[in-house]
Amino acid sequence: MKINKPKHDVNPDLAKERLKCNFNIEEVTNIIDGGKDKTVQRKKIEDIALNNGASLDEVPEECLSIKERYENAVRKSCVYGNLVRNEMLEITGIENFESPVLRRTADAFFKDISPFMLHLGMFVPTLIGQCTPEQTAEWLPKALDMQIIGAYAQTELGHGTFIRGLETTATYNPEKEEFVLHSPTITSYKWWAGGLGKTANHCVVMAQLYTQGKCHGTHLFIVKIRDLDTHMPLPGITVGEIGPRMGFSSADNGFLRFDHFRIPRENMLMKHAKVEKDGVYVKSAKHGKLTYGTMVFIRVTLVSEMSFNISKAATIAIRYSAVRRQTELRPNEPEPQILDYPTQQHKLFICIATAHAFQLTSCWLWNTFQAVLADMKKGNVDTLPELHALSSCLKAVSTSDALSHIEQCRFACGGHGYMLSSNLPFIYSFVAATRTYEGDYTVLLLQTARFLVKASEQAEAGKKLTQTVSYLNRTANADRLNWDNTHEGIIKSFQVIAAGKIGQCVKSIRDRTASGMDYEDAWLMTTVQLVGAAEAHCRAVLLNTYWSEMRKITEASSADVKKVMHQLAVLYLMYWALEKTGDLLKYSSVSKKDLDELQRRYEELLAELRPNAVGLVDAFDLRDEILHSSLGSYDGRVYERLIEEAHKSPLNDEPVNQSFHKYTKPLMLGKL
Ligand SMILES: CCC/C=C/C(=O)SCCNC(=O)CCNC(=O)[C@H](O)C(C)(C)COP(=O)([O-])OP(=O)([O-])OC[C@H]1O[C@@H](n2cnc3c(N)ncnc32)[C@H](O)[C@@H]1OP(=O)([O-])[O-]
Ligand SMILES: Cc1cc2nc3c(=O)[nH]c(=O)nc-3n(C[C@H](O)[C@H](O)[C@H](O)COP(=O)(O)OP(=O)(O)OC[C@H]3O[C@@H](n4cnc5c(N)ncnc54)[C@H](O)[C@@H]3O)c2cc1C
Repeated sequence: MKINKPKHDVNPDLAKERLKCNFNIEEVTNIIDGGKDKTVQRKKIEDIALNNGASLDEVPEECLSIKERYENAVRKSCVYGNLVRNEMLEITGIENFESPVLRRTADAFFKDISPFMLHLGMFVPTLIGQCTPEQTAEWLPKALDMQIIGAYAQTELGHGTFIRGLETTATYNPEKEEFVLHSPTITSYKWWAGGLGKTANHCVVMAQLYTQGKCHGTHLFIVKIRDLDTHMPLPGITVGEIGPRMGFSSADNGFLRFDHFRIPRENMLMKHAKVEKDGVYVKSAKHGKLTYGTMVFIRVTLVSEMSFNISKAATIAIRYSAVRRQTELRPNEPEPQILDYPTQQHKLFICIATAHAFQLTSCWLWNTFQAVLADMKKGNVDTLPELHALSSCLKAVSTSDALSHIEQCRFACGGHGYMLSSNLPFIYSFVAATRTYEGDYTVLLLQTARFLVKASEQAEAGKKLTQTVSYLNRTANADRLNWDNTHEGIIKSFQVIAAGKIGQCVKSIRDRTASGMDYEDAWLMTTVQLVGAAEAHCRAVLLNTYWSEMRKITEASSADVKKVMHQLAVLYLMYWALEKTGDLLKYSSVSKKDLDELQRRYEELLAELRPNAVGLVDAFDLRDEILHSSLGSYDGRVYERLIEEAHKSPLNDEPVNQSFHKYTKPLMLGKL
């Protein structure tokens, strides 16, 4: 397999690690990509994107001023967008404009984020999911060809979570056959939309629809906000950037205010509901929440995105840990590589396993999503609630886990992990936002909890449940599970924990309503438990899916690959069993002896995986251009790169900074 060709000699410790690897790396790469042909396709696309040097920055992004950083990001976005439009989509097929491969190559261009990200990321998917065929024909080709650049403006200053509380109004005027968009209050300013501040000339807007004097709730509209030639905001539009953030520094997240701004009737996205010329409102959707479709789509794709981000952080931290030596174990012996410390392995090997767990789960979730879309095309929306529950909890837990694992990777790199040149702080701040956007962690788990409480009540009534909650049929009335120290036993125990927690929530709500509370208050009082129950359900789904998909996908693999993939999945099961010891003690008959045995086995497994650690991250096959890391490059020239990066700091441009003469010297001389 053609991998990164190092320009320099590889660090000897890292070179030795590669010799220790006892499985076929290329085979694992193929598994991660979803097949050999997919690996070939990915490499071809990466070559197009990365081999012409267009992604390179003369000055590191982080050393630029806010304006320069944005302008540089737009420059690269245009080069990149042009490559996507003219060359890469030819390979993936235009229908795969959201392919993770394209997303992956984009990372070589931006340490932070492209201001165009939301154009293909949310604007285009909204057009695809919410337009009538006529509207699709009008807008989609222009958007895909980048003749128009769009953003997704839903969140307002006052409301992000509670969509029904959005205040922007779209009032229909039948005489002019127009909607009038208006922001009636300060809290109704649109706020946060990526690319909206300076880049986009169009956006999709969510607003409360009024026609014939009645409000019909939130609907989506496509709105041109800037002149296509001058890029000036149109009269009635106030638009700008919201100011510096923890991350997303080059994405010009924006604000937008409408002052009685008029758009044609045809600009309401009318796939699921429409307003006739005379103002009559007609709803065609069989489900009330289909306008939330883009969010479901993004939540589904975020699980794979989290896998990608953990794999980047793990690659950096593990390569660095193979190069870094610290602390004498015994007098006069060489300092060990920090990767030899079991505590370091405990921090890092779970990251490799989690990247695989999320990758396999994301493929399974994607297939579930496609099946639900196919059902909906036939007019059947029965499978949507389960998809919503599943995508909500998987989005919440995968982003939250990714964040804490990436933080562990940074800890694992000590002081150097704090350097922006390691790239870990960029990865961390990007992933930190994912826990909030597209639905906050707690809020989404509570959505899943709603579904679980209903499912539990149905199981109680003897109804057969759908696949992901079918364990409630088996375990609803189960007392404590007899602990079974097998892999399947661990998965089953997580299902019993989930069933037990859901059952306890139902009981708490019932007890509270029986004592006179109304249902809403009883639900509210139980929300801490409900979040815990939904998380437990999600863990059960993740463990079960990872285990069964791993076994399926490695059926035809070589013995060594099968073994190492199996070890990673077992590590994942054991890690979570040990993390959730309290729950296991509460809901199963597990004994102290069983848990001690599990701990011992976990520690042995870390040692068994140790020789393959570098091989396993090499199998993620992340090119240096994508990793952007002084600590994680393929050649392991960590110290040389740290020094090279330090020299790029603008503070090193001259030997003495002018502030010395202006301030410090007068202070020293008592002349200030
Ligand atoms: C790069 C960065 C990009 C970032 C972009 C962004 O962040 S963009 C901004 C991203 N912003 C966000 O992500 C905002 C997050 N907030 C939300 O998504 C919603 O406000 C909400 C879901 C929290 C509540 O919504 P609500 O008050 O309208 O609903 P409710 O709680 O009253 O439940 C009523 C029923 O509806 C059901 N149902 C709900 N959603 C869906 C769905 N999608 N599908 C199917 N069903 C759904 C629910 O299960 C329940 O069913 P039941 O039990 O009656 O059978
Ligand atoms: C980097 C970034 C990019 C974004 N991009 C976009 C974009 O392109 N387009 C767009 O429209 N939006 C975007 N957003 C907005 C994002 O979707 C919202 O910030 C997100 O949905 C959370 O909503 P909120 O900010 O109103 O948080 P809030 O809902 O105010 O949350 C604050 C706290 O209250 C808690 N809380 C809220 N409601 C409940 C409840 N019912 N029960 C229990 N606890 C609750 C939450 O758990 C949280 O701890 C972006 C946000 C970020 C950070």
